Amino acid sequence: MFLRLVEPRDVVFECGPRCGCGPSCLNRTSQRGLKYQLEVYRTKDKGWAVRSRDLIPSGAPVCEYIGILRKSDELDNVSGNDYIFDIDCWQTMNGIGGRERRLRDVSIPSSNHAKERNDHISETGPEFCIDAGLYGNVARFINHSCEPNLFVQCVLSSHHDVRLARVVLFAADNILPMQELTYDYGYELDSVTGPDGKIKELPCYCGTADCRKRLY
Ligand SMILES: C[S@@+](CC[C@H](N)C(=O)[O-])C[C@H]1O[C@@H](n2cnc3c(N)ncnc32)[C@H](O)[C@@H]1O
Repeated sequence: MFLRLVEPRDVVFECGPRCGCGPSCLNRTSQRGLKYQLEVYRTKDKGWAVRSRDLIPSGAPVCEYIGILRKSDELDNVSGNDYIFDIDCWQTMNGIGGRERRLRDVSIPSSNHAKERNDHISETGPEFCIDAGLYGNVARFINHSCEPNLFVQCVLSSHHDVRLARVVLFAADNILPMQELTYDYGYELDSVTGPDGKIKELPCYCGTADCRKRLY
């Protein structure tokens, strides 16, 4: 038994180690590990991809994006790592950088210090990222689609620092067995530059009717 998330929120608060409840508490939806048999397979033009052997019901948590937590500026000049997930919860919550603003039903307690810090994040971009280049789980093989069947949800369970939120992928729809799992990587076009400062482009092969034709 687990709760489902019918639509993306800016942040989801779950119970954590400091709550009095135990591991069976219903408000630990995304902490229960993998529920569905996920399979990594090879595609014609996108490299590896992920699908589920089971039906995944809409709103179910599918997997967490796991890797090494790093400061984003450590990786600024590193190229060729396709497995970096910027923890951009603050940007998403505030509709910054082309992101769609999400439903907000809670406010995150914040001190003046936190406000100053978060204003700074708005200007500089995500401060932390999850690097699944060397260590990760199945989430690192999930591809982008312009019409995805998963959505990215920031989850806080053991602290209230959105810079370090956990990143969990939820089903946006009922997903039939063997359908490729995808989420929107959320790049703003022309936002990615190479070490030479030139704008980098990556064609999108998601194949959906409304494909934007480029990931970035
Ligand atoms: C996080 S990895 C996803 C797994 C990857 N396909 C692999 O083989 O390891 C992200 C990389 O996959 C490729 N990719 C993901 N979605 C794509 C898409 N819609 N069109 C083209 N390439 C895609 C791009 O090379 C991207 O940098």
